Amino acid sequence: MPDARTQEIAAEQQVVDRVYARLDGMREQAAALAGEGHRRAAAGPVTGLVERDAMVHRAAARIRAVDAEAEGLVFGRLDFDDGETYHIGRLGVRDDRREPLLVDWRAPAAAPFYRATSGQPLGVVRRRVIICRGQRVVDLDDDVLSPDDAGDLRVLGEGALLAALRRSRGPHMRDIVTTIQREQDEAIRAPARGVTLITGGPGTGKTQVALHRAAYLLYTDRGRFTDGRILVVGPSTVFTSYIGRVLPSLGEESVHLRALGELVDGVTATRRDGPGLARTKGAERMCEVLAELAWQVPPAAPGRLRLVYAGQVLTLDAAELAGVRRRVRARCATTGTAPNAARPHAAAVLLDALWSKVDGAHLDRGLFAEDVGDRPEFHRFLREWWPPLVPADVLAWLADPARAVGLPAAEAGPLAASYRDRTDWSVDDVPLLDELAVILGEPPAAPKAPEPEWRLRELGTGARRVDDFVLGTGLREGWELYAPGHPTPIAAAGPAIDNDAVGAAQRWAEAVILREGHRVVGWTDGFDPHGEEGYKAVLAEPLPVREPDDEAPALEPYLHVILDEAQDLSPMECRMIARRAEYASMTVVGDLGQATHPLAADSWPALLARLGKREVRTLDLPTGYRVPRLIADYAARALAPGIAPTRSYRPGGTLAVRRVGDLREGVREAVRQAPHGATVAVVAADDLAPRIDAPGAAVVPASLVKGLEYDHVIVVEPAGIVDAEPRGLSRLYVALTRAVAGLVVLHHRPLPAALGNAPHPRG
Ligand SMILES: Nc1ncnc2c1ncn2[C@@H]1O[C@H](COP(=O)(O)OP(=O)(O)OP(=O)(O)O)[C@@H](O)[C@H]1O
Repeated sequence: MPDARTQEIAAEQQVVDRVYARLDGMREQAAALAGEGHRRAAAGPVTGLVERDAMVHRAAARIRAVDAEAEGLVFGRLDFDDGETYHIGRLGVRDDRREPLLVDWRAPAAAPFYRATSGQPLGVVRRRVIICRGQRVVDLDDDVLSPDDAGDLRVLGEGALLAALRRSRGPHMRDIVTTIQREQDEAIRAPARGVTLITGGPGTGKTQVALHRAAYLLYTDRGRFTDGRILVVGPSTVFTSYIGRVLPSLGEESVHLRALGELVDGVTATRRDGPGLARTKGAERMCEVLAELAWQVPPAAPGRLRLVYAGQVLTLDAAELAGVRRRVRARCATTGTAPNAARPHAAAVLLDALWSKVDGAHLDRGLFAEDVGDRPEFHRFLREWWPPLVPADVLAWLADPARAVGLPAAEAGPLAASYRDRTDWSVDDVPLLDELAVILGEPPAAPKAPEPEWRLRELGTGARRVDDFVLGTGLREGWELYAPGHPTPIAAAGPAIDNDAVGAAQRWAEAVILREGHRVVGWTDGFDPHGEEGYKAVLAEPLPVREPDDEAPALEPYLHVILDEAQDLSPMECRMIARRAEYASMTVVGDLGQATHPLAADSWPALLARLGKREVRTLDLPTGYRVPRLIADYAARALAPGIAPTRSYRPGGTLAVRRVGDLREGVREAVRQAPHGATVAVVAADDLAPRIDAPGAAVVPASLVKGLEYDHVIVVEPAGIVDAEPRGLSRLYVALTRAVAGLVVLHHRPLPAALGNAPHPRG
């Protein structure tokens, strides 16, 4: 006779089996219907059809691929006091009678899973976490919520949370959809509009919240946010590749995830400059330096212009050409013309200057301009003297310190040295390249090659036109998959239906249709906002497939920008992001205690002002889930004054502080002693890291460790990390808060005073 627990697991297994069977059925049905739809569409008039469950089918296919070996689609169950029960998963699924089989975790109906407590049960009597390996239920974890409980729950789903925290760490961050905590859920589900600021110490789940929030926003307003209209920015490419699997595992792939060093197309910068250069390159003053630079004489420009006209030799020497250049710039300043659009002005002012050299009242100014202005040698000169400028070339001119106009010599020298013998850009250069792109303006486009005749013929036949599709099904069911139990925007508006409700409904319908690979082209044919179904037939066409030789489409602006590790952004980095967030609402995520950039803002309002935004709502995450208490308490010794240490939930952990004679030997020994199978990182000051050889461990320079985590962390020579930069102690704090299980501090020099002040464990 199986025990009660085994029976419960078996019952949940049946539910899980039903979900997967339904998905398989839907997939087959969708494939068949899609084939039929194409046949019908190809055969004649507007009679194609679109399978309404295709969106679920596609999401499920992706999720199954990602999660084949990990936790499955179904992970929760809520039992309510009125006897109702439902299951919660990574996406919504209905059975063939359209009854909900699985509620999407982002649906309003799923919120009690992350919110209900004994104090505020929200009608829930039991919350169950279902722990699966692939399609197999392996364990259950129940919270029974009783209003009679004197105390409230400290965390939600404690058993499942502890199991998640104990689980071994892979090379990539995993989602936390099964164990999101209440305050994290509030931050994830905060409204999209305005600016949401999410703060919290190391390991409080800020990055996780940021990523789950992106998935949530897509769910709530897919019509607006789909197709890369959400941008998530992280500090480094190591970081973005570490977190890169989380959104796909939540079924979302359309979010743009970029490191700061990747925000400018064509550049992937991974290296950071030292603090002195970072201060120079990050300061807003660079805007003026670059604005001056953009109008300077290109290094390869000819030094003089010589022409013969009417038997006279006309010459403009370097000083005269410089005067011409100044006049062109002044003329452009009045019209707001960028250097790359200024060549016609340059030609006109050059002709003026040449004319002033002509000797002879009998000659005609107009004829002179026509003749000289048309000459190939004049055009050649102009092309070399006023060439199209690209940001990368112009920034490299700063290798000559004399070109950094307005910068003190003490800064211009090191700046110039950083561009000499340069083989790659640093992350700190990227905002400068971006700023220059704005200052220089687009280079004039090369004239487009004429369409070859064969292609014109082909286009003329209409062979490439796609037939219109009519969407044959109502969308109300689609809405319910996303927001089960909640009325459609039209139903919610009732008789008071207005343009807002119609707009919301249309956006929703567009989102559903888009998921099906179609784009709405008109609402006139059967769109009936008052109708029983909300919508009837909607005219839609398949999304165009881009031809390889099509021009790249114009970039759409981002509508929501999520900034992780925002505390560290320099003024120039903020300008780069503000340009991308001009039309966007924002989620700003960070921890002032981890601010290490020499120009980091000293408060959140100051940072938001740099971004040109004002804070709307702040949510603080108080509990740490990464760093065990023992390590967190030790790390807090390096925390900047005035910042409260994080309360850590994670139990266990080991800490050892060792003085060693030979650091490199000490590191090898510490790596050998690390637990078998653990991920191990050795963190050292940037100048020391390249000299450390640690087989079996990742050696990470302190400047790149932000946002990352490892089971076992060996911090080498803390005094070296502290001495390397003005905010070295905060850098050390970041390094000390990366460990999930064990921290070893190795030092040869005396420890920094902050660490040494109190007794600490030796090992
Ligand atoms: N609710 C949760 N359930 C399970 N694990 C969690 C939860 N919240 C956070 N974690 C885990 O805690 C660790 C830290 O999370 P995360 O990296 O998001 O924190 P952070 O606040 O961004 O840290 P830092 O500021 O140091 O970069 C991760 O391993 C994450 O998976």
